[in-house]
Amino acid sequence: MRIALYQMEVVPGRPDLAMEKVASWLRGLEGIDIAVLPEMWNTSYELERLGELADEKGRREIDFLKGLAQEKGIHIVGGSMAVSEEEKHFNRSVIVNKQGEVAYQYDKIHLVPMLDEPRYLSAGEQFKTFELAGEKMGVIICYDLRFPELTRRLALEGAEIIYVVAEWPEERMDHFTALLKARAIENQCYIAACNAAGECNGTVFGGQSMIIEPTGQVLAAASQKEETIIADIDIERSTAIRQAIPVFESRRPELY
Ligand SMILES: NC(=O)CCC(=O)C(=O)O
Repeated sequence: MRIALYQMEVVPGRPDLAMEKVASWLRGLEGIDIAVLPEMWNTSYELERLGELADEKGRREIDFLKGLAQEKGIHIVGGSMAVSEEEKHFNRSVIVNKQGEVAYQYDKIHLVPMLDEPRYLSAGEQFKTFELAGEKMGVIICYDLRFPELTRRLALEGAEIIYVVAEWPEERMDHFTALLKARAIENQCYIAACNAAGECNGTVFGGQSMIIEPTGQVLAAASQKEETIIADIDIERSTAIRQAIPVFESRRPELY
């Protein structure tokens, strides 16, 4: 299974231009099974303007992703997008399969205080695994990465790949890279982390997207600039590693 991550330079406050960029990126992909976008790719952190920028239930972006998924015959982990719903705003991840159907939607559970999200956004209340290409997977959004309970539960539910879609600022990149590796090692699953590049309202995003295998070894890594990274995922790897280091069998959940 070949995965491509688009470490996109954001186009703050211009969903129309962001969609043009994403369309041209997706149309240029060849031989890819799953394409991944970063967090808030449609608006970036123009939170004060979400009333005018975010579409109701994200229909505009979802229809756009559905069309491209079918046109290219590719599954799309649609990063996350600012969407409106019943006069609230959410940071929502949408997964579209290659048949052009929405396979899963997830609203960010942990809103990040450092970027003022709790002031402008409503938090999600639930999460679970989803299936693409017959495999179980999970997705979390940026600040969620600091809460290992999410990835552990997704792994316990059978997720073989966990996507981390992000707009992680450059000043905390050491946290980003350390936490990504920890989540891969402790859960013995693939982590595919797609960060953004560029800048919004003075916050510079740190890039360094990566695809990490269940041992913690980095299969592909990006610089800080706009870039695409690609890696082949072999789901059997996690089974072999879970047999060699049987963390899940050694757990003592009754004690913690
Ligand atoms: N977009 C985010 O959630 C940023 C998270 C962040 O800056 C951090 O956890 O540090």
